[in-house]
Amino acid sequence: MKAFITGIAGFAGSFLAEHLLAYGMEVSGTVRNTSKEDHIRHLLPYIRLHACDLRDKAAVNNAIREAKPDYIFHLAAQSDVPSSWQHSIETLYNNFACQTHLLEAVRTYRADCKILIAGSSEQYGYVKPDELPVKETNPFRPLNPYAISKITQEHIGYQYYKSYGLQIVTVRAFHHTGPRRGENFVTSSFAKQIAEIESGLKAPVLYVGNLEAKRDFLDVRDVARAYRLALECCDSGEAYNVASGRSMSIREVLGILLSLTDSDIDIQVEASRLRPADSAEVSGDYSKLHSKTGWKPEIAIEQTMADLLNYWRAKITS
Ligand SMILES: Nc1nc2c(ncn2[C@@H]2O[C@H](COP(=O)(O)OP(=O)(O)O[C@H]3O[C@H](CO)[C@@H](O)[C@H](O)[C@@H]3O)[C@@H](O)[C@H]2O)c(=O)[nH]1
Repeated sequence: MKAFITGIAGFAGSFLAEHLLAYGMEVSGTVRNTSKEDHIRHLLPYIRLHACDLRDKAAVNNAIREAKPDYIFHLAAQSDVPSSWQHSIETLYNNFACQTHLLEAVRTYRADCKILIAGSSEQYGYVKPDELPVKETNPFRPLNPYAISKITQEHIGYQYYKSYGLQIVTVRAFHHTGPRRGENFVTSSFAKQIAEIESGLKAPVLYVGNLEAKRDFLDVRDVARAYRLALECCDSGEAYNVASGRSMSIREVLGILLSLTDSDIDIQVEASRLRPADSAEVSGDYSKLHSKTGWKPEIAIEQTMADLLNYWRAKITS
């Protein structure tokens, strides 16, 4: 089987590439900038890269023609919520154009391949307490431009499924983290600050935003497995939550990270880390995915946080 990952050098893309290789697939994918391949440097002998900005229609056509994939995992996107407020039009344009170019290329050159679209729990946005854990049937009440772009991506997928019969599955992934996570996201921001404090690079003050928000945390390696199973076993035209079913506050996750260090650290709220709107609590019901694939999360949050902190410790001292 030939798998093709858009955004293969990204956080989730790199773990998905490892997972698919271990599963015996031939793996290729797109990178925008070939000099920024840190996350997949160790995989370079085993994968094929296509230098391709998905906003460039001709480049996407070439990549799909060359790769001839059986499976496509569409992960590349502008995925940062705070930037989506600052750059709302770019976020919508980027996530819309990249996916449309990809689906047009598939329709023209590879109509029988299966495509997974990476959606997000942010699509649910504001969730009422009696709706938790949310099912796929819950209404979308988006709270930021990124969420709107992900809803749009899901709708484009549905439209191509109905209009042209493309085999498209959408996953709505809940908050996932682990080693290689970008430092703009909450757990990585905290873990990096702790590693910097431990090594004396930073005063012992850890800056935070809204600690009361509750999120459904997953390990990226569990998510990679879910993506592969979803594409192999799930129904086209349908969307599936990838979630743990439980929520935990950001304060609790910070507590886990702090329990892993001997440093004495002060916590300070930094106004720039607060958002115009933030879902108070989100957790997802993953029974629809489980019934099709048998998937359930396996890696405990304590393990994920230990691996993430060790990742930053190694990166800072290297
Ligand atoms: N980034 C950040 N977030 C903080 C901080 N302190 C508290 N938070 C809170 O931590 C939560 C998670 O923020 P992020 O890690 O930035 O991620 P996100 O906005 O939930 O989005 C991520 O998860 C989505 C799926 O749930 C993804 O779709 C999205 O692309 C991204 O990976 C939010 O409620 C945010 O307000 C901080 O210092 N930094």
